[in-house]
Amino acid sequence: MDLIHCCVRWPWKNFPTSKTSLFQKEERLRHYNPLPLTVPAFSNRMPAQCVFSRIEGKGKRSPPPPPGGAPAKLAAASPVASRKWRSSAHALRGAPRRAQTPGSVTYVQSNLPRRPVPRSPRLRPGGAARAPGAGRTARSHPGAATCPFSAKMALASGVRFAPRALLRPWSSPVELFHHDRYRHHEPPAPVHYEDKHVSVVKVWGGTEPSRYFLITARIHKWPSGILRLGGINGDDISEAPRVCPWARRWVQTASAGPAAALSTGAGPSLPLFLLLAEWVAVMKLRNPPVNALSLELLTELVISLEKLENDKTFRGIILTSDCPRVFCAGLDLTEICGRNPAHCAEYWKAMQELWLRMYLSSLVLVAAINGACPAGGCIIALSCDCRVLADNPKYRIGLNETLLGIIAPFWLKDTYVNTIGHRASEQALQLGSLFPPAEALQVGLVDQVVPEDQVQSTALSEMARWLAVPDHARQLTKNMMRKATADRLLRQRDADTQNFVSFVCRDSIQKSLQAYLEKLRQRKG
Ligand SMILES: CC/C=C\CC(=O)SCCNC(=O)CCNC(=O)[C@H](O)C(C)(C)COP(=O)(O)OP(=O)(O)OC[C@H]1O[C@@H](n2cnc3c(N)ncnc32)[C@H](O)[C@@H]1OP(=O)(O)O
Repeated sequence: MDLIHCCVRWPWKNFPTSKTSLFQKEERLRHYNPLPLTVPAFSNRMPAQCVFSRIEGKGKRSPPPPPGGAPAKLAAASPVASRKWRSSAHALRGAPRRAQTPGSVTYVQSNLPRRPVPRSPRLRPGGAARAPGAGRTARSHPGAATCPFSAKMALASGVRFAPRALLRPWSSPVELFHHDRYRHHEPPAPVHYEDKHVSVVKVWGGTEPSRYFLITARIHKWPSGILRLGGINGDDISEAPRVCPWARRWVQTASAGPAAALSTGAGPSLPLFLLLAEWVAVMKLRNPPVNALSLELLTELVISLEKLENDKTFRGIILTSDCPRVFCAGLDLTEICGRNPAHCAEYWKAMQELWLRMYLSSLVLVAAINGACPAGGCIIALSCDCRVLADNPKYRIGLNETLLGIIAPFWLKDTYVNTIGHRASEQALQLGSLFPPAEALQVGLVDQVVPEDQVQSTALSEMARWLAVPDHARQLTKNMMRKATADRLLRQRDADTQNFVSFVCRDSIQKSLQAYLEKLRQRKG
């Protein structure tokens, strides 16, 4: 498998953020979450059976629309406002269950294992149920079955159920994405991992045929902190001890406390980390030995990006490599060497798709470049919003296509020009330059060069900087800056594919690519 999603999530994601400082939020988290400090590793169920959390100030209850339509005063003052008012009133009447949200909302979370519970006859198929005789309503949900408090009780008390993700205990994106895949599998053999920062509490899924696993770990530093790590690969469970130290580093960075201001570069402060933890997914490329962009990896990347984009809990992705010393070696040359034109065309379309998706992503993408980053690897990094490169002279970055006897397509050239300017691109593209970190920083190819062990924390700090901007403003600006470049490819996608295929399928180019691959293999020997 090629990708690891590793997401650190805070369980109570619905605490109000507006009007509440992060420190207050942290205090509330401590107050509300009754889980004890230590949990025996691999206990089958968490000690707390069910937790009610009252979340206040989620919005005022909308007044029911008076029967006569928009008030006359409003109509007289502004016809537009009146029209808007009328349409919202209509929406309220049309969908009373959604609109009449109680001012104070109670979400129910349970950390009991799921068990089948017969559906309450009050619950209608499709998910909506009405509280008897009350204006308030609740959403029925399969997850509600896990809660020992019945839907009936909750409805009677005016509870509005949280969406599925909130009802699931410590939900994580991996769990949400791939829930169906591992839900029914037996738990795998226990993995024990414990140190002074983190202890593994439970491992979910992970047995064949599931390709996904999840580790729930407890962060000792934060009494109420639960860490969820997801993974996808064949030898997944044995990875746990490897994954955990990685997570531990994040915890250590975060545990430096609020004094570790962003500007020191020492990593984000604790509350900031908490906040970020809810929003940021870390995606690790894993296609050993060099993360070459095989068709499978390209496809997985596109799918994963799409899923993260659609999951509204995410605002950013940190993209990094799981292979030592290499971020990404670019196109997998074996996908275009000695292959038929149809395969090359399919491959190139996947490459275009990945670039388009990344370049126009509404999420903040930060590349934590922890290894060599030539050609296609550089394309991936360039389509991110920000690049942090590890300071190692062997980790060079750039577009070296000409050295292989091939040419960067126009959209890649445009991306290069947009990043480092016309003259620098002209030189670098023709010479096939691969820049060592200091030069890459100087030319503007990367935004930060930091010691290798600080790449992740710096990427997180950068993410914080980008996420400090309101999403809609940042997204529209990004679109404004990048759309023209992307549109150019969108208009000529087929022609670009044809160009690429007819070019790489030429005998001379095939010979040149073969020779390059051979050189790489011999260099190793
Ligand atoms: C059309 C425009 C768009 C994009 C163009 C491209 O992306 S073309 C691809 C350009 N890529 C490169 O030029 C990178 C070539 N690779 C390297 O320079 C080094 O491999 C690298 C990444 C610096 C890592 O060095 P390291 O010493 O760690 O590994 P090594 O060279 O020994 O390679 C290990 C095995 O991986 C194979 N390999 C390397 N790169 C690729 C690749 N791009 N595609 C396919 N396979 C690759 C290499 O042959 C070794 O194979 P092995 O069978 O183990 O000998």
